[in-house]
Amino acid sequence: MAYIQYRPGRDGGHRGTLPGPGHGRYPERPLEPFRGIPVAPRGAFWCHWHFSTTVNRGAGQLFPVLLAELPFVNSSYGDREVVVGVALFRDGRVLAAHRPARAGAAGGWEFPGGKVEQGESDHAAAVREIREELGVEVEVGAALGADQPIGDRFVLRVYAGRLLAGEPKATEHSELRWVAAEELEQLPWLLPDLPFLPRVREVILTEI
Ligand SMILES: Nc1nc2c([nH]c(=O)n2[C@H]2C[C@H](O)[C@@H](COP(=O)(O)OP(=O)(O)OP(=O)(O)O)O2)c(=O)[nH]1
Repeated sequence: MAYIQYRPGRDGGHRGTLPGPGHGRYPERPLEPFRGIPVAPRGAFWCHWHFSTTVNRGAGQLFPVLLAELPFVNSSYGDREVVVGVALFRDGRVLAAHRPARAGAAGGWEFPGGKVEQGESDHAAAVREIREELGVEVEVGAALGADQPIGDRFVLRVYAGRLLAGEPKATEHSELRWVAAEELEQLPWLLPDLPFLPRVREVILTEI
């Protein structure tokens, strides 16, 4: 049985996702049926196969994973602030950035990005943060999985992206590394990033 989860997107479009095994569970919020396809029962598994009923604006040049311009994001952490990370793909690799340990915060590998400001869209925040942190222009596409909690105030949302202009330089990170699929899971990532790695690996292997 195929289920679809469907609700209005932040930009006025509508987002949906079809379920698949092993990626998460539907949140505890009311869901609406979409074009006759039944709504998933609460607790049903979902996967991150995205589609968008809105017209892609500017994302049409991207590889298939990025075609959903502002995808539905499955989150049961609606009251939390969002940190966006961008998985930048190039030539069969993804860009990982090393966050140095600071007082009270562990260091580790992460996807460059940062906090979404009030009134800002995820995509705008992602583009701004990448410009600030890496000095490059990027195109941002689909989310690569469900939101992951960071402590008790934030969630991490990771989007696929690709470089449009410039070569990334570390201004806030201690190191940048273009990582191949086989190296991906060997790096000591920040814990909230780990659930995104299987999808990142899949994109590297199948969609670039
Ligand atoms: N950017 C980013 N942050 C992550 C990832 N994984 C993860 O746990 N985090 C955590 C680390 C930080 O506690 C928090 C992001 O904060 P940040 O310091 O990058 O945000 P920001 O650039 O807006 O910084 P600030 O102005 O608030 O200091 O999210 C990730 O993949 N990317």
